[in-house]
Amino acid sequence: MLDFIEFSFLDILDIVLVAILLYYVYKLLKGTVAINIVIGIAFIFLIWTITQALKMEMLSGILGYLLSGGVIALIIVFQQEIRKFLLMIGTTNYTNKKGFLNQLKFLQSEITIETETGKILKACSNMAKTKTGALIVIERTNSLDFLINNGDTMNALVNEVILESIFFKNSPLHDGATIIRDNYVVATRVVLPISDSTKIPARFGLRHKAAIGITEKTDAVCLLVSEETGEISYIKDGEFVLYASNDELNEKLRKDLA
Ligand SMILES: Nc1ncnc2c1ncn2[C@@H]1O[C@H](COP(=O)(O)OP(=O)(O)OP(=O)(O)O)[C@@H](O)[C@H]1O
Repeated sequence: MLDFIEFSFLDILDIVLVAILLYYVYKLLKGTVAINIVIGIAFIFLIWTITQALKMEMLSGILGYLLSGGVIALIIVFQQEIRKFLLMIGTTNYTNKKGFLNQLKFLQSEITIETETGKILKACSNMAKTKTGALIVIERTNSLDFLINNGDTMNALVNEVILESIFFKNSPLHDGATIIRDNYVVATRVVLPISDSTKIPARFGLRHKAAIGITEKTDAVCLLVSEETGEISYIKDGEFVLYASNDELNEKLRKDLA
């Protein structure tokens, strides 16, 4: 009778994989209208289960048809989210930084280059003083190659002068986002995907929505200098990270890139 209590290793693996899948689905849908659709479907599923248990033939039949035909409807409704999901999985660079192989440091002959966060933040605070708008995306484990190709590629070691020159108002490179990989500026004038989250306050424009968009879809982090207020924002996982001082921001950034 208590057969179901017997747990095998595969059951645990199954649960862990479902949890990971649910986490990614949640991460993808968090803050978007699509989450309401998921809640709606979960609600119908719950009612269907109850009607089945109570043997309410007609209602459970109708809901059953609705749910079975719903897979195709789901693909249509979630077309964009499914694309993002596959993109997120497909662009994960499993051997990069935090990857398994990199945990085994002694197997590596290559020295990992550390991003000089201090220089990036110094450039940001200089730009903040002059209210120069800037959007800097720092790659982590998800490859940003799919974005780099839509901008101008570059290969310049990170330093204050390079970043400030890129975002200088009259510079031909100042528009769009700049991407940093390891300690190099690898692309400028990149157009980022805009977030469709309904939670972003109306006072934020396209620069902020682009920063939220790319950090929702990948694990990259963004530093943004507002042209309007001169405020520096640090954005991660589609959300603003709060910090009390530049030193604290530097600490957080270093930790996230470690
Ligand atoms: N999709 C995008 N990808 C990258 N950069 C973008 C994108 N959309 C807008 N930008 C950048 O943001 C600038 C416009 O920012 P906008 O004023 O709309 O944003 P904002 O969030 O209000 O920021 P700010 O506080 O700096 O004004 C553009 O000049 C462009 O450089």
